[in-house]
Amino acid sequence: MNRLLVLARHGQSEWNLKNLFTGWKDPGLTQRGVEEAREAGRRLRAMGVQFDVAFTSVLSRAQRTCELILEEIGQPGLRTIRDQALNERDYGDLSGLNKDDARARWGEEQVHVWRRSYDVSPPGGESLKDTVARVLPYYVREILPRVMRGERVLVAAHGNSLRALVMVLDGLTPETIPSMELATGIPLVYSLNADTTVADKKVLEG
Ligand SMILES: O=C(O)[C@H](O)COP(=O)(O)O
Repeated sequence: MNRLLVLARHGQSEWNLKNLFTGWKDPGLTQRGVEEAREAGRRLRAMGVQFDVAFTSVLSRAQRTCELILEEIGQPGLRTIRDQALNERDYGDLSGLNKDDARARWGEEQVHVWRRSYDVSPPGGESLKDTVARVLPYYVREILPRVMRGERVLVAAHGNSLRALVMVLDGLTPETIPSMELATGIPLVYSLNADTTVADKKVLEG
């Protein structure tokens, strides 16, 4: 595939399992999360995918997912660039709270708006719009030039930092982004055109 860009959300984390808002907190992967990351790697291996460089956040669940994918495709230790710009959306004051407890306290609708709307920030945290505002410049400056030069790029990151990227790549709008969910451990395989638009997208589901 030409101009290959693969996006992978980390596998299940300890706090995903406990149903806690996580954001910039740093829990590790669960055993299931490790297996999801390995499965993502196996799916990429089955397509014959190899990378020239990997990007991840400064959070361990994404870094470990990145390592596990690289191990599964036979490229352990591939050059990996870690940057805070790819971190999960900062959930601010919600970080560490149980999502069901938050629904009981603030109502289903309000919690859904904080989690999935484009421009409403959770208290003390980042909206998706804020997340786009840090992820997109990093993508344009550091990731996209490599893809355009023909380097095959893996980005192992988070539900909302990747939703920010997918919003831009897929041309989603503030109206259509709320229904877009990214599953843990299912890689999105993009091939880009010379003008940086998407030529092809595959969702590597089971
Ligand atoms: O930070 C978190 O809690 C999760 O990684 C993503 O949460 P969300 O499903 O509420 O966006």
